[in-house]
Amino acid sequence: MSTETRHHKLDFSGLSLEKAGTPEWDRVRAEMMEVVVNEQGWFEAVYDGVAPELREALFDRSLKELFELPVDVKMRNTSNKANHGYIGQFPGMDYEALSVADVHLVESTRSFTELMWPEGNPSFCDIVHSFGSQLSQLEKMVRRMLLECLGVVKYFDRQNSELTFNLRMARYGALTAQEADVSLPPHVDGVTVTLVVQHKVAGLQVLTADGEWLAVPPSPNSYTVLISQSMQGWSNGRLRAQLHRVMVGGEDTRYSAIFGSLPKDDVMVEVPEELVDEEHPLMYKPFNYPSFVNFTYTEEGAKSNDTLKAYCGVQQDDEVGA
Ligand SMILES: O=C(O)CCC(=O)C(=O)O
Ligand SMILES: [Fe+2]
Repeated sequence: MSTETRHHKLDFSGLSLEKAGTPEWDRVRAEMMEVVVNEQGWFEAVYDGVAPELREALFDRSLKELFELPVDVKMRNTSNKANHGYIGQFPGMDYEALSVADVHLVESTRSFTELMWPEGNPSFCDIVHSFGSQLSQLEKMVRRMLLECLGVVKYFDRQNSELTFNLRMARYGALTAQEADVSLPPHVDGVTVTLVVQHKVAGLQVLTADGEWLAVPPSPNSYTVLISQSMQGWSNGRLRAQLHRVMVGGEDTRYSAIFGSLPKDDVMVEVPEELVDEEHPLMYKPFNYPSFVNFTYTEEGAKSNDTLKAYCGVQQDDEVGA
């Protein structure tokens, strides 16, 4: 299979949730079905819902001013979930990230902003919150289509009420400052759906079905959609989390934004009964996202090559006694 056919670009330009059921909508959904249900856990979404000026402002202004803050200030970004607050200061690895929880809500983005800048920083708050809200619209379109593909769109509203959104902002130092060129080792994300936003400097790579790492180049109007583990769990393994990694290749500092939908703290993620049948026996017991994520960062979780299965997998008949 050629690289071209693996790199699917689905065009969401002009689409919105209100267009669900129209021929334009169904065309994109049919492509999604081909790609995600039958082939791989990622695709590129072309989307015009974020103004180019906003995307520029986020990367050229907001991310830069955030990472310029002193480390002790950035470390105020904490979370009850592993990997959801400030991360950085790893020996030999010039990488840092911070996360804005509930980024679609202006009050939460404001509290993050005031944690970083007690005197306030209205433009930071405005840029980050607008960007997060606009990407939440793309995430919802993608997820609605995924549920339609699986024949369980009746769960869409309920799933929306059980999800929130997070924006991680990351900085990868230039290669000269790193000891290794793999800046983020191969992993799957724990969230529901991930949208990776690269800006000018490449680095994201996805593992293809035939075991090759494929570089996903940055593009000013597209977003890399990755199926993540909470979606794999909810869908009873019908959709599979996409393995990916980051390699920085040059002299430039790389900034990226990683937007994700994730189950709210008090939700138990449960497979819909429609997705369980003889051919698809139940694979996962109900799970709670914060407990699952915290498990993945324990010693036991770190050793596992399938943390979702290790945390809440149902033992299949053919595994009994194995
Ligand atoms: O920086 C990127 O392009 C992706 C980062 C990533 O995979 C992550 O933070 O989970
Ligand atoms: Fe990731």
